[in-house]
Amino acid sequence: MDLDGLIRDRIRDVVDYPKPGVVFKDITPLLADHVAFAGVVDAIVNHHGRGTVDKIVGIEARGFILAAPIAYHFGAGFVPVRKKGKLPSATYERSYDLEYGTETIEVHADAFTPGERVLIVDDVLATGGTARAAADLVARGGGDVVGLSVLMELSFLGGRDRIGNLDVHSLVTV
Ligand SMILES: O=P(O)(O)OC[C@H]1O[C@H](OP(=O)(O)OP(=O)(O)O)[C@H](O)[C@@H]1O
Ligand SMILES: Nc1ncnc2[nH]cnc12
Repeated sequence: MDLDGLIRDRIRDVVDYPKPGVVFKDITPLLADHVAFAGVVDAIVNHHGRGTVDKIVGIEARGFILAAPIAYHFGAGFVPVRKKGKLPSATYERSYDLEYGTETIEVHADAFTPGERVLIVDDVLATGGTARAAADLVARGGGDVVGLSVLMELSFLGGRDRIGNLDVHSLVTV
């Protein structure tokens, strides 16, 4: 099976979670398969190439799982974007809507030095609210957002249309 087939096979649809009408893309079977997990990390690193990025931003919580090994293999630093109230030092924050609610995320105000090249990593691009907010936070902190890499894009939710000129790379589109 190629990587595209492996990813599709290992992501489980959970109907009506976390609320009626949502089909939740559960990545835990993929993470539990070391071949699929490593294949995803390698594919994102190889798409961009080592040396092209200074910092990887991971978005809590599922984004962390992918972003940390990607940062390690890139030779880049890791910066967490967290749900409100979890980061200990001074932060910038943004609020946004997503498929099943509203949320506020934060980043440490001193997380980036001006002009640092930053790749944002998450598991799913759905409505694009999270990605847009994360990109705004990086820009607010002085970083230069080079793109967004996701495992899966839910194209029917129109996320790409909401995230402006952000360069999006998705391994699988449904
Ligand atoms: O494109 P959007 O509509 O903004 O949705 C995508 C976001 O939704 C999920 O996160 P969630 O807030 O559910 O957090 P979790 O990773 O903690 O489960 C997912 O991990 C993305 O971050
Ligand atoms: N349908 C979905 N499945 C998993 N994560 C999501 N984030 C937003 N919508 C989602």
